[in-house]
Amino acid sequence: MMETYSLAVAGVKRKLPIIPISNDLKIASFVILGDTEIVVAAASLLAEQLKDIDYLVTAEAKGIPLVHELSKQLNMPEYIVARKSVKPYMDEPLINQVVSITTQKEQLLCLDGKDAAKIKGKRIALIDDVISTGESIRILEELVTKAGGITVSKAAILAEGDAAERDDIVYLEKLPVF
Ligand SMILES: O=P(O)(O)OC[C@H]1O[C@H](OP(=O)(O)OP(=O)(O)O)[C@H](O)[C@@H]1O
Ligand SMILES: Nc1ncnc2[nH]cnc12
Repeated sequence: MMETYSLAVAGVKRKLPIIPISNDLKIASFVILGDTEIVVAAASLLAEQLKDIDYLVTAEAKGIPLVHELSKQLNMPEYIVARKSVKPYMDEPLINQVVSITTQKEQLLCLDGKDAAKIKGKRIALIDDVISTGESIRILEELVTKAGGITVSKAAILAEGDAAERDDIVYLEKLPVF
């Protein structure tokens, strides 16, 4: 039978499958895509901790439902998504490389120049579903800084492994690695 980890977050319980990501490391797979209940519940707790923010910024893909729900709950009319590839409809994108804990190959994070212009001089909250090695949020912050935005908060539903020791992030629950 598949090994699972019992997660309780924002009053919601899930059994996360434990999956190997390398020879000596397993993670409890936390996929919020399609999970409206957990996204809405987590967003309402995180929203309380996000004050005086001009723009919410996330990275494709699993951060998107969370940032969408947060923007609704915070009455913010828009949010910004850094994509994992350059799209033909982007103007002068800012591009960085990123290696997250689940990355099997090199990934990019790309911020459309139109979005970069919006966040210049603005107070930014970086949002993700999980912070693990911290690389995704670090690269996202670099993009925001290149665009002239000021990162004032970094928030996630879960802090995985060593990320739970960080004091520069807001999160709701810890997630162990195995
Ligand atoms: O702190 P890190 O080690 O960088 O890990 C956290 C990142 O990893 C996951 O994304 P993933 O790379 O799996 O991409 P996805 O959202 O496109 O599935 C997650 O959504 C975070 O963005
Ligand atoms: N536990 C996890 N599940 C899914 N994606 C992740 N990215 C980083 N940690 C993760």
